[in-house]
Amino acid sequence: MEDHHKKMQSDSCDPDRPTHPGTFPTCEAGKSDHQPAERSVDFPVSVVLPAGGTGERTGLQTPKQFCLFMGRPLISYTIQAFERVSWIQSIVVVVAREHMDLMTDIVQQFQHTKVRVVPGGSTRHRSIYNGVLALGEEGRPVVDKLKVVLIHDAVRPFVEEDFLYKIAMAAKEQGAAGAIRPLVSTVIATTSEGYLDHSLERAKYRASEMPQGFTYDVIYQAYQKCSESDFEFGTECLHLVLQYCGTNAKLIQGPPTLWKVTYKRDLAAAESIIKDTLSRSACAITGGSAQAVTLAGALQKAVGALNMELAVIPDLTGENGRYLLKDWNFIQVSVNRSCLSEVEALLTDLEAAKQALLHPLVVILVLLSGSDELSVSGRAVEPEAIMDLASAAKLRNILLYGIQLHQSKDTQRWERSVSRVAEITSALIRDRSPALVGQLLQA
Ligand SMILES: Nc1ccn([C@@H]2O[C@H](COP(=O)(O)OP(=O)(O)OP(=O)(O)O)[C@@H](O)[C@H]2O)c(=O)n1
Ligand SMILES: O=P(O)(O)OC[C@@H](O)[C@@H](O)[C@@H](O)CO
Repeated sequence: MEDHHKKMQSDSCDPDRPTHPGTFPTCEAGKSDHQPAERSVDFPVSVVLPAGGTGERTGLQTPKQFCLFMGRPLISYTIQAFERVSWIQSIVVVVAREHMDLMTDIVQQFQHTKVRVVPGGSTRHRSIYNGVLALGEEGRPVVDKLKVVLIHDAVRPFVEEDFLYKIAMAAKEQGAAGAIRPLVSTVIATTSEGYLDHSLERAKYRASEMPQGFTYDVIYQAYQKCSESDFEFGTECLHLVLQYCGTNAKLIQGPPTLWKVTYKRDLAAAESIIKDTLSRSACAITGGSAQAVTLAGALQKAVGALNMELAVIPDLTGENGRYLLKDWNFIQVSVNRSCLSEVEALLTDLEAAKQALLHPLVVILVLLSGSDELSVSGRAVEPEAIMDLASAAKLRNILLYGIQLHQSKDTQRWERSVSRVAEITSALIRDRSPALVGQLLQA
């Protein structure tokens, strides 16, 4: 794990390298496999994402919200998780003054919508309050009784629409709502000498997580009335609205994915989840040829055993065009053809769909050549041609790999080849190794 961290730290959180976003891809962290039913919310919902901290507990120079995962800052995943929710109108991201330019660049580079960037404060409560005030400046009356404000730590990227909806609806009903999770460790009180004073009955307590939701007037009034000590030392918005507005928050148990990136180990956990989200499914394009369909069917079964879903389609026309907007990994199955025109057409489609702007796409050309012949259709497959195409694709954030296998009448040999193609495909999609881009691997 440590090595991984060192690598990630040098790659993504290098203390000496500002994390100004380059032409990095993005992806929807916490993207759920199932698409929740479209929800209708008949009141305005806005979001405040406090991101003004320094992330000291990670031990890194770069604040954790700006650490890169698959080429994209953590905060961009969180923003994406909110902006894809249709009933959320606006998102205020609160960052330290010195990070305002960086944050603005991130919003532009990753084409975020609904987002406004405002300066934070010296503590989390001061940052959140700045965000709440910014919402009040959105041309609506400052105390907008109908508006619900969701407050969510920017370093909790894995939040799903279903749960946001529950919190928003409860906040509208009760004035305040918050996410809770069971405690993992027992809470104890210590004496001033560092000994056990007493322990709390764990079953009676819960961990307060995010998101939290409030009607605008409740959270606004609570911050208007709270003390300097609250601003300086407080960590709980639910406490403020109870103490200063008499509003008792509705508590809703959330999924385990609500955890907050706090320590260095959390960065590795977040990266692993993001990589897993990107690698769960692929789409095999057969061109309709019987041999390609047979191979794709065998591949579908083999990768299924490796926990990957494989859709098999003849092409990307008509209804199948939706795969261009839904998937991140593509397998082009070509039979006995050395030309790369099918791959070039796929790359053009992917570029037009602009998916590669959002995150790195993987395209694997699976070349099925005739039995026992080294070349296809009389000509050797030119590895250089694949490498050239892959170099051009890389500039568009598409990672192109090649796998060649030979038709065999020997069933066992054929099954071994298909199994190897499945393993190589799964590894290429999971690892996205830059070193193998453009290579024609033999299965
Ligand atoms: N002055 C601050 C401090 C924290 N936060 C934000 O509040 C969230 C939760 O806080 P925490 O996990 O404590 O972040 P840091 O304060 O950055 O972490 P540390 O305490 O390790 O420095 C984070 O998104 C953080 O950026 C903020 O907006 N303004
Ligand atoms: O205390 P930290 O600044 O690390 O994190 C903030 C958390 O306290 C907060 O997100 C939840 O407990 C809900 O209030």
